[in-house]
Amino acid sequence: MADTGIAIALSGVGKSYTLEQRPWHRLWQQLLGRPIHGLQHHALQGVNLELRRGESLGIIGRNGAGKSTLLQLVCGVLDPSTGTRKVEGRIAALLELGAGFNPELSGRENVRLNGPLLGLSSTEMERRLPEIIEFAGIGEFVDQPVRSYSSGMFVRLAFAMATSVEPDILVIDEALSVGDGVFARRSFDRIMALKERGATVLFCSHSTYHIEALCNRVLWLEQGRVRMLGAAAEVVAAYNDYIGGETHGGEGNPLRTGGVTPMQGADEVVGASAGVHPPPFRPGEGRILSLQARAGQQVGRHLKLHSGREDLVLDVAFQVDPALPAPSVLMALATRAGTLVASAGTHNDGLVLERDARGNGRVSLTLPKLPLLKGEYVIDIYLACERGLHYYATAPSAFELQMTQDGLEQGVVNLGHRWAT
Ligand SMILES: Nc1ncnc2c1ncn2[C@@H]1O[C@H](COP(=O)(O)OP(=O)(O)OP(=O)(O)O)[C@@H](O)[C@H]1O
Repeated sequence: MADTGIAIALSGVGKSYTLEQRPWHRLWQQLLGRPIHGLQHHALQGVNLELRRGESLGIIGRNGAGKSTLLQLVCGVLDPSTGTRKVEGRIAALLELGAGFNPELSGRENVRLNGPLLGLSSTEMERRLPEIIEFAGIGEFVDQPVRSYSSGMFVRLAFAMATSVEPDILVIDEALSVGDGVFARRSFDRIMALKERGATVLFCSHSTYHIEALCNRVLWLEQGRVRMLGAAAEVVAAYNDYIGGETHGGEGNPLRTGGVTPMQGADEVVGASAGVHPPPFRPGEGRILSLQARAGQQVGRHLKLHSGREDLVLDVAFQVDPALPAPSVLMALATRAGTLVASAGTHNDGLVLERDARGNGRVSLTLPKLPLLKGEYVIDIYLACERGLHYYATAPSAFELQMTQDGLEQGVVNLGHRWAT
């Protein structure tokens, strides 16, 4: 094929499944007085897409919209029912890591067996094996049956293998890192390095924050069809509007919920109460040590404030592995119902957080004369990497605010304003 610079081309691609007969189908058939054939479920319909080499495409949509189906079609795990698919180059698929492993075989044997699936000859696979084993960091276990692996070891080996191929195309379903502690950070770094080296990226996530940070274009799927395809900021804004209008507290909230996967950090505040000794600290980790909010005479995590009157100060103490680059701290403020009102991040504001030799640091965020209107609000705090993408620790609803006001203004914020006649 002539070099067109196109990495992925989908034309009229669809995927449908024949549904099983259900009891209500029999009832339906009785009512109709004839059998019903070929009940089809269209997971994906009429998708047209061209992705150039080095482009990053984000895929968003509600549960069941067809995102995973699209990724699987690109990776060749599924074949389209209609349309054509052209994919140029080697793919690293970070989908169901290790799904094809045979539990009775050793890690080494499993990796060898996967060579052809990764497009590697046996000699090439043999050459890469030491690096894969080294990256996975599973030591002697590599010669044990994988059924004896912890889930962490399993995912580490599968990730090391999937990303060992210097892929032209990287397909990521939700998680930007896998495993925990030091491996989570290493896997995140590897994903970023592959992207920076020019891999074409297909990234599906419920976190529109991550999608917007990483992708230049975004595809929005709705009930298996393309609802919108365009510049990331534009599609994300339209999607958030749409989601915000019909649900609360879920996918539409860029930093909240969607951005946090169970793999991305502990969600409790370590040592937040007096007398609690933090557990031992492992390399590659970061944690939130304490959280405190202040406003006027009040100190704590639950404050009652009057709109526009007090400055709200949030204090965050953290600890990160001193070997890591300076972390970032992010906050997301939402209504109790889950609608995001505002967010801020030290990385975004160009602030480099200082840490002492043990990796301890603190930061305070001041929200002057907090102009929120009456109602209840929650603030989430995140301790993240220097790019604000990989979360070391999360503190959902770290702070709760109850706002009161004098006037009759409606909404969530009292916008500074001036009338003139
Ligand atoms: N093997 C299958 N047989 C029948 N229907 C399927 C099959 N796999 C997926 N589907 C259906 O196809 C639709 C799209 O599924 P898909 O997993 O691609 O959605 P998604 O956008 O990735 O959802 P989520 O965000 O929940 O992961 C869903 O309605 C799902 O139930």
